[in-house]
Amino acid sequence: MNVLEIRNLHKSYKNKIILNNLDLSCKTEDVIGIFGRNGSGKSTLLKIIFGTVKAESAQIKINSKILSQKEIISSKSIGYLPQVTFLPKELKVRDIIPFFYPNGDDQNKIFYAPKVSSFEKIKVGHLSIGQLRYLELLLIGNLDHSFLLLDEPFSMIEPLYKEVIKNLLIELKNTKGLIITDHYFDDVLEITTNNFIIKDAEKIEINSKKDLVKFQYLSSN
Ligand SMILES: Nc1ncnc2c1ncn2[C@@H]1O[C@H](COP(=O)(O)OP(=O)(O)OP(=O)(O)O)[C@@H](O)[C@H]1O
Repeated sequence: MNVLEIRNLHKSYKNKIILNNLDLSCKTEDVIGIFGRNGSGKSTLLKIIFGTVKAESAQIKINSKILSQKEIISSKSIGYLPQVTFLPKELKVRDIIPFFYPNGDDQNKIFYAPKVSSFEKIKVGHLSIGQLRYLELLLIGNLDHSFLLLDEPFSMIEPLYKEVIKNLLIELKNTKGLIITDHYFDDVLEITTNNFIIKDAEKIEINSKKDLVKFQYLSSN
């Protein structure tokens, strides 16, 4: 089992505190949901953990070893699905897979994953939003990371692919710890083991949809 521990993560932009001395832990088989209104700091939190945004302070440990932000990236322990798409539009799906997986057996895992045969001959630019997000998640999620950070895996996705993505995340959870942020709260709550909301730069544990109302993320109607 692998354990990721974040302590005293503090981040502000100009004079505004975005994340105030926040602590967070994630271990293999955890699926942690992070909620919060637009601009509350969810993406910033994931980028700091991944190592691409600098915090004023943050102690990040993997399996009890403290890692600097540079070391996090070079350790290849953490995978990250960014909010914006990153695959080249002009390439066909089947030509992209070998870039991520040079080894034939690893490639087969992607080629034989559910639904991939239905779009492997298509150019990335012609995929539906659901197909594209699923492909991105397959490519990033099957790499050898201990933890996976997912920024909006469900946003704008058609119901069919939401289910395919959920099944993939449930499978990935067997070997990784996952941290997910998305406004599609019903989908997130279906698969998470622990949930938090970021409100006024603080992290608050929540246990149900009712708590999302209590902390003014959802209206009571
Ligand atoms: N590079 C930056 N420079 C200045 N302010 C920034 C920068 N990046 C983010 N912010 C601000 O930090 C706050 C948190 O942004 P972040 O993108 O983390 O929010 P979020 O919770 O992911 O929002 P959303 O739900 O809209 O994706 C916002 O007020 C945003 O404007």
